[in-house]
Amino acid sequence: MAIAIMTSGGDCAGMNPAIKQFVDYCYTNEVQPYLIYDGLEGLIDGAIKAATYEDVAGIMHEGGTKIRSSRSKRFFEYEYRKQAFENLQKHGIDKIVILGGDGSFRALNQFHKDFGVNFVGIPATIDNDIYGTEYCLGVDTALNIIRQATDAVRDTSASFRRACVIETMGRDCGYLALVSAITCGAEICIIPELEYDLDSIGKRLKGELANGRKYIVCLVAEGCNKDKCISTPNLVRWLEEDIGIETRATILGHVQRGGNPTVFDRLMASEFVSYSIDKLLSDHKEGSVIVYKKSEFEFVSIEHVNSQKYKIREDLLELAKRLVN
Ligand SMILES: Nc1ncnc2c1ncn2[C@@H]1O[C@H](COP(=O)(O)OP(=O)(O)O)[C@@H](O)[C@H]1O
Ligand SMILES: O=P(O)(O)OC[C@H]1O[C@](O)(COP(=O)(O)O)[C@@H](O)[C@@H]1O
Repeated sequence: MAIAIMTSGGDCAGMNPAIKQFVDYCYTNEVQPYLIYDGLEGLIDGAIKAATYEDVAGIMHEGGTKIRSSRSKRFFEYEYRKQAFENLQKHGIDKIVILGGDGSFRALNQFHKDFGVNFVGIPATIDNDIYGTEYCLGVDTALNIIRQATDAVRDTSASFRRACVIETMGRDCGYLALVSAITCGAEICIIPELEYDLDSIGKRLKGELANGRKYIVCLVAEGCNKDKCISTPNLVRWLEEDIGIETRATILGHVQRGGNPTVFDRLMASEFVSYSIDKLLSDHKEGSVIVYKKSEFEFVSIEHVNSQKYKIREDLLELAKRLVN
């Protein structure tokens, strides 16, 4: 029996521990593990290799993905998916573990419909925006990187009596900015999911500045730069012109995607992968996604994951309401 692993879409910390656990767990179960390099592009081009322990030695603590990732236009075309299937056949691989987001799961669902290749999808994206799971691999590491950066920016902002606007990634989802705002003690949190009232925020901040406040920390989600809410440059302008405080912006960007995986992400990687392999070794016939809900793992269909848009938990949003008024 042969199972392959691949990483697809945006990389995240936790992918390397997952790849290591995949190889170790396959060998423990007397299954031949394969590595597909370069995501769906590599699958099309036949970048597939039988994995050895040496391939994954010493990668537990490394961010990113050793087998690399890609976004592929070609995979939308049947002709290239057929080529990809033939590459798998050459190695006798009929099962795949894919780490990625809902786009990657849709891709393998189509592949399963075309050629019957069994797969389990592991939610892996710093955005934490996949419907059906409360947690995606890589989120804890990204949040810790944001926390470290925000703590540092706060130090320098306080030294200059400045405001800082820190922009996080997340595409259209405000999860990273929201949790960071709550856990870093921000004064403002601007995300697409929360209505805000600049007049009321302004009154609150002016009062606090008059009472001796020395800095203002604002967390903004990148999804706000698409007309949904105030963008980073406009928030900087508002703070300087309306609130009267010198302001600097920090756009964290891809720094959030790298770095050593946290203990939590390493553990989640091990669990996600082991249960996925168990599932593929059982009489699993359809493609499915492993999700984490209420501290438990379960398997759901791709249709379920694609049926709705991810929504941030109401109670978390509630915690940040005082940061939008
Ligand atoms: N319906 C589909 N059919 C075939 N391939 C798809 C489909 N949807 C997505 N893909 C492939 O999945 C890749 C990854 O999806 P993307 O949305 O970029 O990342 P993520 O997996 O992080 O959501 C895309 O680049 C594309 O090659
Ligand atoms: O690395 P790129 O192609 O610039 O993409 C940036 C995007 O990827 C992400 O970092 C992760 O997104 P996915 O995991 O869905 O691919 C987003 O937060 C961000 O908007």
